[in-house]
Amino acid sequence: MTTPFLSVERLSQRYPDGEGGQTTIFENASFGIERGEFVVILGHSGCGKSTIMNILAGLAEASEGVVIMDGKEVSGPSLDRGVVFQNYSLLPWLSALKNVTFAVAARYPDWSKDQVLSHSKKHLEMVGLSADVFHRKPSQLSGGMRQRVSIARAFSISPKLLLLDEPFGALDALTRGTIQDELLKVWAGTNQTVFMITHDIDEAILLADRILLMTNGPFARVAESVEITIPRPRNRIEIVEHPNYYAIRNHLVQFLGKHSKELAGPTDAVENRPETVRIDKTAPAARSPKKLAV
Ligand SMILES: Nc1ncnc2c1ncn2[C@@H]1O[C@H](COP(=O)(O)OP(=O)(O)OP(=O)(O)O)[C@@H](O)[C@H]1O
Repeated sequence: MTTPFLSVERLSQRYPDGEGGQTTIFENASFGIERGEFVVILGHSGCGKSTIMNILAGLAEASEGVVIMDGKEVSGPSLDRGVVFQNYSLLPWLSALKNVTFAVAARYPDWSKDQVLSHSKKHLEMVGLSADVFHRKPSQLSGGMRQRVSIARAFSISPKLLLLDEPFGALDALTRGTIQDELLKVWAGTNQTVFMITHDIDEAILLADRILLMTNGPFARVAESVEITIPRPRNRIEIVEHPNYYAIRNHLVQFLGKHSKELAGPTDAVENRPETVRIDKTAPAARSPKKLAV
């Protein structure tokens, strides 16, 4: 087996339980992400999704295990990994445009001012922002606009890995839908590798190449890797008509509603790797989910 672009190897996270012992959030988690893949992680609150993301970002250290990205161990934050959080994390004293140029200038220190400016404007336009809002401060923008700026900024520095932590969680359903479509368009034009957390099953199916499913904590595991067997380009309206859509959706609902609890708890395995699940109603003789060991 070849090494994937990003390789999470036997990652464990434990915290003091306040009574002299330790709580194990997850243990020996191993999975890989290929270059250019869009991977979404789903699991109940508290299973450790944000903890995994913070470790991938280099913002937190695992109790055990390593993360290797592009042949190098992840240690500490880097411009190689861009993060978009739910709460936008824009610098409040800078305009929308300056929030982007600031990042672009740091990423490409050799670029001229004009290069930085035109690159930044192009990315703001790509997420549907018009020039009349470029000079507004974050407090003068709507929640949807702020999140567009965050996404533009993240893509503008072409990080090797883009980490999205519930980026649309605070938005109303209509805005959320529009920005999902914009994110898909921007992503399709790049070879960007994305790892995203969401609680929204439909959003996960729309965006992902693969969905990682976590069991409930403590001792949570990434138990399954579900392939999204729906061709791209996708859009929110048409995707529900694809024969695989509800089959995949039902599988995810069953997992989160039932199996995530049944499978919970520690295992004896030295390494917990997800099983690959491929559901394809369009393939001949495919009636039930197929599980393959990876
Ligand atoms: N610094 C810390 N000290 C102790 N416990 C922590 C710490 N950080 C996280 N935890 C615990 O680790 C567990 C996993 O937290 P995490 O935020 O990763 O979960 P999550 O799956 O992202 O949850 P949510 O979906 O609610 O955001 C939780 O039980 C949380 O209380």
